[in-house]
Amino acid sequence: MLDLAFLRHNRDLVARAAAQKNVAIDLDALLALDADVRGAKSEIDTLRAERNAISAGFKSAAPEEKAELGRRAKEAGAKASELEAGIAAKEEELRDQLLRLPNIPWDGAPVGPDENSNVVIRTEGTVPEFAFTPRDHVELVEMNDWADLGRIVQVSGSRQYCLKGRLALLETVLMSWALTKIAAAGFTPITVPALVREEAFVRQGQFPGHKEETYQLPNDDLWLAGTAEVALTSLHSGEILDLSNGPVLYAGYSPCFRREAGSAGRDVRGLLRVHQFAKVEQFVICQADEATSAEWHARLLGLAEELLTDLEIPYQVIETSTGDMGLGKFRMNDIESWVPSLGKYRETHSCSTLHDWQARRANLRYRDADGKVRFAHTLNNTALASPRILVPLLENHQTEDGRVRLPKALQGLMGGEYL
Ligand SMILES: Nc1ncnc2c1ncn2[C@@H]1O[C@H](COS(=O)(=O)NC(=O)[C@@H](N)CO)[C@@H](O)[C@H]1O
Repeated sequence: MLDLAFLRHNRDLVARAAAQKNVAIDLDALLALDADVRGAKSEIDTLRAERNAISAGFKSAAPEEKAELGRRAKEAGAKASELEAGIAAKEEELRDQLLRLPNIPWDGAPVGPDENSNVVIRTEGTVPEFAFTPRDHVELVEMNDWADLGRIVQVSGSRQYCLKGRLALLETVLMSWALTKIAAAGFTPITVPALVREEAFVRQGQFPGHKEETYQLPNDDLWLAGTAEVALTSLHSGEILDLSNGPVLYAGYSPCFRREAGSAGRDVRGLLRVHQFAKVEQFVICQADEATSAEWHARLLGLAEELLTDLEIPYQVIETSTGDMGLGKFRMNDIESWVPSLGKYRETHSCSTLHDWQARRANLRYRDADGKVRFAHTLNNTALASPRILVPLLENHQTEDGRVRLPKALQGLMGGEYL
């Protein structure tokens, strides 16, 4: 959420950000609403002051004036209460509109409507040259009986998966390996629920705009989060954090649920895009300083790249466009991993800087060096998400006879050179 004062003084900057992020919002209507509410509030204050002044002087007033004074005090109080009732609905509407305002993207973001405007900024690792036609991950899984992608459809419907045997073990080993690696980098491992209240989605930024992507459990007034970021953004809501020893660093592990309502027909085969998956999430709450956020953005990205390097998966780093980065982002870098069967890179990680856009919604504050209480900055990044990461992992390391050689980093954990 943006600061109203910022909006009042930077209307054109916000209008440009909205245009660059394809956000339809009527800033003039929002500012008019803001003016109405401020006008009513100052009138209420005047009326309150008048009533208080009358009350203060009531005792010493001449007896014949008391009746008139009492009437005026009562009238002022009634008018103030009437005005207050009148603006309650307007304040609600104003807050809803403020929640839909985009963060201002950084100047280096490619300006464009969607992912086609994203720019590759770095390519790492060597795309494998196969002396045979590489199989796709579904073929590899089926020939090794590493999953049941057929039966499970009748149990759970489409976009679901169940891993079996060594691949089922590999998924749990990968999550534990990623959590341990990120913990070793100073992040506190934390497991959080996917069952979360609606307000947490508003604070994280997914609501009010994208409810259609989220499973709801109406009988319990709960929703299913698509990322640990949702719970982690709200965990410290309302607190005055002590960031004097550095940022709050979480390695959040959780099941993730997504309706993929907007993805009909895309990636329907296999493990790339499913309704329920597991993820280790990097989450940072740091002091409200652009350089500090930029430093942590680089560190988060570096950690994700380290994991991909250990997994010996070729990847490229993307500078995400204004139209693709989403409402709350100041900057987003995706990492895309090479998928041989597709002959292209596919997103496996997403690293974001949000400055205080989330912290203002979640009321995440800290006391700065001058003792001033301020909204913090937040960042988040994928450490590892499964089963999507299994797609490049299996396909890049496959052998002609359909086995999969494990990256060295996993051989000890998996007790052998091959899956
Ligand atoms: N439907 C899905 N199926 C499988 N994996 C998914 C799905 N949606 C997202 N992911 C994985 O989760 C990663 C992060 O998702 S994200 O929406 O891009 N970003 C976030 O959730 C942020 N909190 C950073 O992790 C993706 O890069 C991808 O690897």
